[in-house]
Amino acid sequence: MVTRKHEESCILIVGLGLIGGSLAAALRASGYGRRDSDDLGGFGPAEQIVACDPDPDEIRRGLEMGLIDRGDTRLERVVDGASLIVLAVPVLAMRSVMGELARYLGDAAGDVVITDVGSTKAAIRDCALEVFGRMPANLVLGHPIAGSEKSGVAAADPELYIGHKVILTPEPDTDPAALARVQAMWSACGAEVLEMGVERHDQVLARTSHLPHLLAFSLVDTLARQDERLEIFRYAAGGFRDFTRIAGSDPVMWRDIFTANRDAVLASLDDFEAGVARLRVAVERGDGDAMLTIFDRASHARHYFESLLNKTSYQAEYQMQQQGNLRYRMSPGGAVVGRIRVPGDKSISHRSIMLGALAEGVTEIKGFLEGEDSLATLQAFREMGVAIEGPYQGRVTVHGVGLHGLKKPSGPLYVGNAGTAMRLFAGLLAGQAFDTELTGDTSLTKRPMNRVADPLRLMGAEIDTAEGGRPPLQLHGGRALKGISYDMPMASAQVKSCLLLAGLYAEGETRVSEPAPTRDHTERMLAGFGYPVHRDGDTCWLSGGGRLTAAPIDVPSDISSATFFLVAAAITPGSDLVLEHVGINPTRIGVINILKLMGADLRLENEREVGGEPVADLHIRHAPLKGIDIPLEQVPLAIDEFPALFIAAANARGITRLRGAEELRVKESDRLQAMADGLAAIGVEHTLYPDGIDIVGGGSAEGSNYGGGRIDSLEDHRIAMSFAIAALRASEEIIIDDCANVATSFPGFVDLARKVGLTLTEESGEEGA
Ligand SMILES: O=C(O)C1=C[C@@H](OP(=O)(O)O)[C@@H](O)[C@H](O)C1
Ligand SMILES: C=C(OP(=O)(O)O)C(=O)O
Repeated sequence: MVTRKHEESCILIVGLGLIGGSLAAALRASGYGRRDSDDLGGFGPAEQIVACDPDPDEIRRGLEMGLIDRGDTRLERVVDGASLIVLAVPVLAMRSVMGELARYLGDAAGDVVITDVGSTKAAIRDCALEVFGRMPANLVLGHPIAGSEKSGVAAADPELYIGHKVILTPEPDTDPAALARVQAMWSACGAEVLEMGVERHDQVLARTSHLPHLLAFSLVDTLARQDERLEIFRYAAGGFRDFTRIAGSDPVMWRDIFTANRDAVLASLDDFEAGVARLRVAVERGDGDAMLTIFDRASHARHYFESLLNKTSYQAEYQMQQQGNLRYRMSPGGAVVGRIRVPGDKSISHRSIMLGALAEGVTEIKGFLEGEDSLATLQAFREMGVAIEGPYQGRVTVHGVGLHGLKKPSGPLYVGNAGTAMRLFAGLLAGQAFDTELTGDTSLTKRPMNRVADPLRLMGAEIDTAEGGRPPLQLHGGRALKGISYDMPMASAQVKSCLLLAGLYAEGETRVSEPAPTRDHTERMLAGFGYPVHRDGDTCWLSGGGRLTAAPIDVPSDISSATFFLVAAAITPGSDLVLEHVGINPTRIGVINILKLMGADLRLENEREVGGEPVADLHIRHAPLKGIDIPLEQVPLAIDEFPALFIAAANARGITRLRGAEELRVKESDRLQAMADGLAAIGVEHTLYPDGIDIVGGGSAEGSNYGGGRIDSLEDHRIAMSFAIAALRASEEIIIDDCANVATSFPGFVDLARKVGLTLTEESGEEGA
């Protein structure tokens, strides 16, 4: 049940149809005015829900259903004593109802709060202006985005608003107390309450609700006319049913909506007709490529939309829907033998789409990581009007629009779990002509963004963050950026890349100095796209105003993903594994250096360069590991690899000490804490420090080095995969909760793990230890 937070003494609902009736039902369900509600604080009859409807049958039904305490067909008989009046009448009836209200309320009008539920707002505001001569401060226009093709109070549903959005469109003169009371009423019904301007509301609704209804009505009508006996509907299956369900909606209500929101509907219909015309040409000409581009974009957009609706990350949505808490159950022991190729590098994949989109010409990408993080980046560019084909088995074609060719997205850009996407986008979007909003999932919403917002502001960008510099980020477009010289307080490739991307749009030079070397994929790829980037010691810089020219990109396998298998082989007796085509960019090979210092038998074979990035096959066999003090300069070069390296340390002889790694605390989880908790769960001795950890290795070359246990991955992909490989040397099962986010960076992890010899089952649901 939803908690009540409002204190209305009497809520009058004018218009007891589906929407008004469901509001009454939802209020009742929250305990409002229920006669049996002593246990809910004894509200009882002192609170009332009253209704007015021209149809006496609806009033009778409302009373019978226990939704209302009183009702009448005449407003004048029920208006007295109402503290909040909800106008739930058809849009075109609004003027006369408001007129009656103005007459009956008289001087009392000021104490009463009035709101409505109409699907269009400008027309209703016009009615109010006409009737009251101004927008009364106590009138708060609103629109619950919920409904059903059913109508009438009989269809009232107490859950209709739960989890749905209610948009309120307050005016500058709206009384904040009235606004708060309307908000409180909807919150009590379980709705998520948002605010928006009237015009924006009408445009958005024209596209997302009115146009689809118009199309559904029109399609069904067209088919029905062609087939007078409606014979055709006997053969209509799922597609028809899904597309046309809403054509069963209330005709009068929809006539009113199209009349009231005429201009916005016509504008959205124009866009739609242009889109259909394009598709028609493609079909006419048998242009398969054009059809694919359109369908592909639409299919991805639909998929992405689903993830927004479900508030899940881009791909995990399917897994979550089907599986709930995805859990890995790892059997102890196993082997690590074979030859595998892990998916493409995440950092390079993000950048390949970004620079491909901003380039002039067509960029062909091979080896693109089809993980949620990089797919979120890809989708964001589609939302900004960039045509992108694929991915098909790692192949993506980006039709670049040039540095100034992006279009304003129609809503916030959602980048899921991806810190890299949000921070790089912040730089790239700060210099655009349009405003944007960047949002992410729960994990990303906790991560610090002032590290990019502060220097971008120095460049002249205007950025708002949520409290404490957290997402969402609002980027105000149309600001002239100027180059700066920036000494980064932390070694972060994301901050560096963000500033270089902003620098493309800035006047003069943008220089970034780093306290320690960090991954340089942005610099390399910019150079590969013909954009001069300079470096001297710890400083790199570029000048704004140039252009990017499309170039092919071959994404190597991700060394961060390879790391789980490197460590798996390093700790498991008898292992012999080759990881093919792994990126060995010098700014990424901390893990190789550290494992070698620990005594790993690791060789680089077949070293070569592919599209500006060095790659090699990594050949690793088991060898006893020893604890080491991790050299400070290796820390930024292995920053994402530490969770897995901690598992290597847990199997080494002696103590491994890490310091200078406070950045681990601001990743997808606080990785120092998450790993320490997990190590504790399986019985590995360790001491946690603000910027690092000491891990006491088990040290035995054979058998187990620790026990089993249950691990909370905190939905952090790298924590989940690290404890998965830990099972190779555990004495008992390791169960890892919340593993769906492994798909952010390493789709196919489970199959590869099984292929080389780990034993794991995937489970779902809430229980199961
Ligand atoms: O630039 C990049 O692609 C990344 C930089 C690193 O983050 P920081 O810049 O925050 O160190 C790393 O942890 C992240 O996975 C990817
Ligand atoms: C930190 C990571 O990624 P991001 O910052 O892009 O979320 C990671 O993949 O380990």
